[in-house]
Amino acid sequence: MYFSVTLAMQGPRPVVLSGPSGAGKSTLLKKLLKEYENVFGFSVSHTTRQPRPGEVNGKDYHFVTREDMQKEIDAGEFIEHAEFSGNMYGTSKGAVQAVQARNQICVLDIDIQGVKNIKRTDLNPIYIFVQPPSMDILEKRLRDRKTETEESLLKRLTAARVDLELSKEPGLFDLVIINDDLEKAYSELKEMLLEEIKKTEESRKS
Ligand SMILES: Nc1nc2c(ncn2[C@@H]2O[C@H](COP(=O)(O)OP(=O)(O)O)[C@@H](O)[C@H]2O)c(=O)[nH]1
Ligand SMILES: Nc1ncnc2c1ncn2[C@@H]1O[C@H](COP(=O)(O)OP(=O)(O)O)[C@@H](O)[C@H]1O
Repeated sequence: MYFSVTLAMQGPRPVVLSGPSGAGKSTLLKKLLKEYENVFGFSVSHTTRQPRPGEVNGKDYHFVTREDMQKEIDAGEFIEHAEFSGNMYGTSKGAVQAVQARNQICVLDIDIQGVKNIKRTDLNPIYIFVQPPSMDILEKRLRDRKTETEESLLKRLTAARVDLELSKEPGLFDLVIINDDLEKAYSELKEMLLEEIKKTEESRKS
């Protein structure tokens, strides 16, 4: 069950970034959060997957057991949750509230199932799909990232093919960014968000 989330409609419009694993969502997000430190805030998801070297609990994800996460889901504490590549991922109400309490633009990095479920809430975000230039390049980037086992890499590539098809649904996304040249992709992202950035910066001054 997905309930209408009354925590929305306050402050700036959130932003959802979706796209296949390896498309470059985290890379683009990190650039955005670095350039506009106080303007954007990351919605820290929960996941049952193992942390990668360098990932920080509470910053990149809340790393939890399936049992604990299921308990919180049953208690109604999640806006959405999904199974991806053998692990559970989800956005808690607290994750979004924490960002909105700081009056920042909340950015969510979620898969397509998450996008579909968020559409059933009143969060009203801007939906952006990050697309790799080709499946071959996606595979190369994922392999070069060296975070996956062969098994999880293949699962991600299979999911990517499905996501690329699903992303074609008219009206599902407000913008599709092809992440070929990183600087160009980043410019397109910024351009889409410029109005919200300006509004947030203006409201800071007053
Ligand atoms: N539905 C949903 N998907 C999420 C959430 N957090 C992360 N994801 C998605 O889960 C997928 C796997 O994420 P991750 O394991 O970090 O791998 P990566 O995307 O390859 O870095 C990606 O498509 C993320 O967008 C969440 O809270 N909800
Ligand atoms: N435009 C790009 N050109 C080349 N490599 C890229 C580009 N964007 C991202 N990468 C690299 O591709 C890999 C996957 O990017 P990442 O941001 O982790 O994807 P996601 O968060 O969507 O899974 C990373 O190693 C990243 O450094």
